[in-house]
Amino acid sequence: MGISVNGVSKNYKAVKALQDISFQVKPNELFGLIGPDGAGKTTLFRILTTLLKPSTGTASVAGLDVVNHFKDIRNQVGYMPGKFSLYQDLTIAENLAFFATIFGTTIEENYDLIKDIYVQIEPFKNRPAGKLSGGMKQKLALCCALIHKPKVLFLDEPTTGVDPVSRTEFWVMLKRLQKKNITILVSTPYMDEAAMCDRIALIQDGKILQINTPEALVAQYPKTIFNISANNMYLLIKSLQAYPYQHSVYPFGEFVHYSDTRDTFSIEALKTYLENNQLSHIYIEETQATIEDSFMALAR
Ligand SMILES: Nc1ncnc2c1ncn2[C@@H]1O[C@H](COP(=O)(O)OP(=O)(O)OP(=O)(O)O)[C@@H](O)[C@H]1O
Repeated sequence: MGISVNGVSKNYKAVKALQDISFQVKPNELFGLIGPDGAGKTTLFRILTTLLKPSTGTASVAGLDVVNHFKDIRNQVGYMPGKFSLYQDLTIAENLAFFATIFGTTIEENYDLIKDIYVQIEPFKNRPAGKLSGGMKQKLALCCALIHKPKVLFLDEPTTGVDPVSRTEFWVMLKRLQKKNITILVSTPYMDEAAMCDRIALIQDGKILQINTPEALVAQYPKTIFNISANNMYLLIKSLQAYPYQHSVYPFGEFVHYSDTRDTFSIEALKTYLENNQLSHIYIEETQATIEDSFMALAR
C-alpha cells in the first residue's frame, strides 16, 4: 500500500514544475520530500491526491492509478495541504465532525487512531479553528486528515509556521502513526526534520537530486567541512569566496561552512589569509556534514 511515481512531469504553460520524477514509497514507510520553496512539492502532492493530472507519466497510490481510479484513491488517502485547510468559523469539534461526515464515518468509529492527538486539543474543542495557535491548528488538521482511517497520509509542509516544541511533538506523532500501518509522504523545507524520515528525496527545480536514507546521504558527503566565524560575517564570506582553494562557502547559522579543494588543508594558513583581509576573532574548526550540506553540494 505504498506510492509509485513513474516519469511524472507537470507543466504550467512555460513553467516546468516537475520534470520526469520517479520514486517508490514502500508500505508503512515515512518518506520525506525535502526541498526549498518552488521545488515542486505541492504540485506532486496535488497529483498524488488526484487534484491535478500529470502532463506525462503515471503514478499509483495504494495500488490505484491516480488518473483512472481517482475516486477510489480519495477514500484511501488523507491529505493535509500546506495552506490551512480547515473552516475558520467552525470549532475544533465541528471541523472534525464535518470531515468525518463527508467521508461517511463518525468520530467514534475511528477515535482510536486520532485519540493521542485529539486529547491534546480537546480542552479547546469549542474554540473556532481560526482562533487556535499554529501548533493546535496543525493537530486539528492532522486529526481531520486521519478521521477516515486512510492507508496513505500526505502532509505538505505540516510544520511550517509552527513553534519548535510543537514541531518536535509533531514528528513523534508521525512516528506513532507509522506504527499503525500508515504510509506517510511528508514534505518540509526544514533540513533538520529530514533526519526523522526513513528515506528522503532531495528535490529542486522540479527534479529529484537524490534519494536515500538520511544517514547514507550524510555519510556519502565527499568533503571535510569547517565551521568558520569572525568579527564580520559579510567580509568573511567575501574573503573566503576569493580564497583560491575554496570549494564551497555558504552561511550556516552563526558560522560559514567551508570546504577546500586540496586534500591537505592548513587551518593556520587560512587564518593568516583571513587576518590579512582585516578580519579578527577568527574561529575555524572541523565539523560534521548535515543533510543541508548534502543538499547544497547536490544543488551546485
Ligand atoms: N497554478 C500554477 N500556475 C503556474 N505556475 C505554477 C502554478 N502552481 C505552481 N506553479 C509554479 O510551479 C513551480 C512549483 O511550485 P510548487 O508550489 O509545486 O512548489 P513547492 O515546492 O510546493 O513550493 P511552495 O512551498 O512555495 O509551495 C513554481 O515555480 C511555481 O511558481
